Amino acid sequence: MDWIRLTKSGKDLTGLKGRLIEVTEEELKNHNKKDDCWICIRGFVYNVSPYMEYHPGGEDELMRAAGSDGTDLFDQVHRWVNYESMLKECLVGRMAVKPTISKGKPWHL
Ligand code: HEM
Repeated sequence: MDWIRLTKSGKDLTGLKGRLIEVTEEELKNHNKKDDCWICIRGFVYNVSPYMEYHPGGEDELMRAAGSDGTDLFDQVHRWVNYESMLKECLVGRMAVKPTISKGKPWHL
């Protein structure tokens, strides 16, 4: 089966049954194996394990971004690739927004 067909087969490609979750850095890092591989691109997290064997650049290249933010690597190699459409069915969710530490006075003072 080719990749496009697999994405249209109705198979659950994230293992989350279509549910979208907020992903923390910690959680992202945990998914760094070939058969459980999440990659973040521009704030969106994808489960790329089902895509692994279809990636034209090979599994090892894809694994360089495993469990991390692959935006820079992705852009260095192929900015033009339409990953959003290709990996639509692999979307796990968004990165959770990190609480920022205020540098000014605490608001209550
Ligand atoms: C996660 C989403 C990714 C998707 C959907 C994706 C998709 C693709 C596609 C469609 C191609 C063929 C491009 C073409 O022939 O013009 C390709 C090639 C390639 N990709 Fe990816 N890729 C992804 C991530 C990455 C990452 C993170 C890396 C590097 C660390 C990478 C490295 C490569 C390389 C080296 C090639 C071969 C380029 C060549 O030989 O011309 N890819 N990828």
